[in-house]
Amino acid sequence: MVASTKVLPEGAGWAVIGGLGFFFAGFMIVLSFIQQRYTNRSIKDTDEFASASRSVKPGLIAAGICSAWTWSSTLLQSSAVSYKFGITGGYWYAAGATIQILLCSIMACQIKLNAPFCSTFLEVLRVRWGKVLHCVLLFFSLATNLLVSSQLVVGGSAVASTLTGIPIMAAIWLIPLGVSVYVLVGGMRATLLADYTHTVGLLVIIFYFFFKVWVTSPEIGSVEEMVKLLKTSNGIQGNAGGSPLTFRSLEGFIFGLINIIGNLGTVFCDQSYHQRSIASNPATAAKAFLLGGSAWFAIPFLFSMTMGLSARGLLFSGNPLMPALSAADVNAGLAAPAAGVALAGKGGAVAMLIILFLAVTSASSAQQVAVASVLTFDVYKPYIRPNASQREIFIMSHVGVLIWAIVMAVFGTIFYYAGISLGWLYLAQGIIIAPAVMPIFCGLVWKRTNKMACLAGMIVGVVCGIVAWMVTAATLYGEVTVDTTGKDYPTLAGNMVSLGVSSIITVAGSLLWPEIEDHFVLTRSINAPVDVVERMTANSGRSSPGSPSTPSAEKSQYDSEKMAPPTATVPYTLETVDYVKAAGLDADELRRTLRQTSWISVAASLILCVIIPACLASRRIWNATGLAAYIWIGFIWLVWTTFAVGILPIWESRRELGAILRGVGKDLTGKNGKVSHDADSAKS
Ligand SMILES: NC(N)=O
Repeated sequence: MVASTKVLPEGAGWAVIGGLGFFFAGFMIVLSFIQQRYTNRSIKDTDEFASASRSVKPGLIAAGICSAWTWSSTLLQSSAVSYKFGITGGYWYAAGATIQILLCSIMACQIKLNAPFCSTFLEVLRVRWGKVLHCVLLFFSLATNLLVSSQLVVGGSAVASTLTGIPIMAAIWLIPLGVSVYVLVGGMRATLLADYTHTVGLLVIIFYFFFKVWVTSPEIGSVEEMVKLLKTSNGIQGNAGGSPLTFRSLEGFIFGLINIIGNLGTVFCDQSYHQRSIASNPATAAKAFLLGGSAWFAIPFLFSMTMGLSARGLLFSGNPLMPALSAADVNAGLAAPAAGVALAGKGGAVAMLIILFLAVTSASSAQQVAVASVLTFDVYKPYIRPNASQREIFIMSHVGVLIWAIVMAVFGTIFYYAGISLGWLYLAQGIIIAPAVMPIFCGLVWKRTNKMACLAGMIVGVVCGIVAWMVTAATLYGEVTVDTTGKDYPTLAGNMVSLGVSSIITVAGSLLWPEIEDHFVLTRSINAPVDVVERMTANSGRSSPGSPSTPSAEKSQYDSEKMAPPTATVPYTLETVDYVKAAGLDADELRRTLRQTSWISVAASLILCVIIPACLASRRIWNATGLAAYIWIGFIWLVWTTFAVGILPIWESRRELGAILRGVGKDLTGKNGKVSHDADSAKS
């Protein structure tokens, strides 16, 4: 990008990337001290470090989902597609990446029902299907984390370096290592609290840019002026009339399809989101995902409409304040920062730098905690030290954070030198990871899923997807290069084939050769506390329908099923459903929630991805009134986001906050405000 975008001194880059990193590390230390002293959750406990003791309320989980799901791409790539395709780009980005979070609520219910004590989703599938499938799924899961983490580092460092001139290598290494410091200090709960503060900061900056662009800026300042500027930029290939003010956009629609497929992979295969369902209070896990998904939509939607359209309008109308943008700059995600600088000078650059830093660090922390859990519970414990002590597990979960921080920096460096941009990674990710989507979803929610169909689906899917990607690039453009493989049709072909082939094999194979045993009976005991396992084992011979320890509805369902003989160490009996009760859950209630959640998430997905786009395309080219309605609905949605992930978490934690304040008050007045962890655990 032209030098005119480097409006901040290099010191500002070091201050934000180094300084804010240390600030958040200090903030974590304070939070962890408060948690240890004034609450009954000890940060020295592994379950607390990895899963926040499975007790977090829906507002805070929703804030955590929003911040884990807000990557550098969420701000940069969404603005780039609004810049390229007009009003349709940001909508497809937002809608095409919201539905996965809504659908995740189904898996959240099922995980609580079928493996209430698990630490990772992969653990459930290992117990269900054994080592071979587990290792293949582990590959897809870590590949997802690698692709997402690399995007965070590549996008964040490109913007920091462009705006401040900080050496890009310094940004690539400092971002993940700085985050690892605060994750190591705080663990999952403190990470969720930092996520909350990051999300609030992010929302404040989106509101700032919204009012700047649509209300106060002398360069734009109103919807009418934006429409006037955008009319100078007609000529988009595949759009009705070449206009950016239309929903009839072929390339926008192609991007929408690629976006839906890629993001199915990045949610379903990434432990970060399953980790939030595991960390959540069992009764409200599904609600947290519905809340988080609905809240997240407005973030890329409104930000990209504001920054992407501004960049296009200002550039094509020849505004002298707007830095020039090459196609490579747009692919690197630099349309939004350029618009920020044009509209608000140094203030805009600082706001862009901070919003990017908040997005990148909170999503990176989610990646590091998630991978640390996978390395601990899916590599170290099953394959390296099966008899590891609690202390060894605790140490490994911390070492895992550091390992992933280094991997992030190494791959950030590799992608930088290979010339691979944020846009390329975003479009290509689904080709590699989408084959695992259907096997993971079915494996977690459908007891008839056939293991061999999943294995075949994943392997055949990824091979066919890569072949389709390469062959399309070679056929259409005559060569296979980074440039041709990043174009629309090759990435579309690869994504569709990867997901389609694997889904067909998984579903058809499972319908033709359905699993007979209900393996969820085995997964319910994963990581169950020793006393619960002993009680269940002692009860294993007792299977009378009137047993007081088993809910009647559970019994009738299990009575009606033909059960195979035991196949694993946990007895295959009616009483295994008691694990669900032992985790403090009511299985009947959870099934009711599951039914409601499934309906809501499927209906919302259809509305977002079919009905609304069809309605929006009914008018060929929009006028200022249509754009005004679109933008202000987005604004109202962002107000809802602020309520759901900004105000609700404070409201639902008011008692805990009160208790903390009372403890601090006691300490300040010379009494002892410390909570005894022993006493509390004994009580519970
Ligand atoms: N999380 C995404 N896809 O922005």
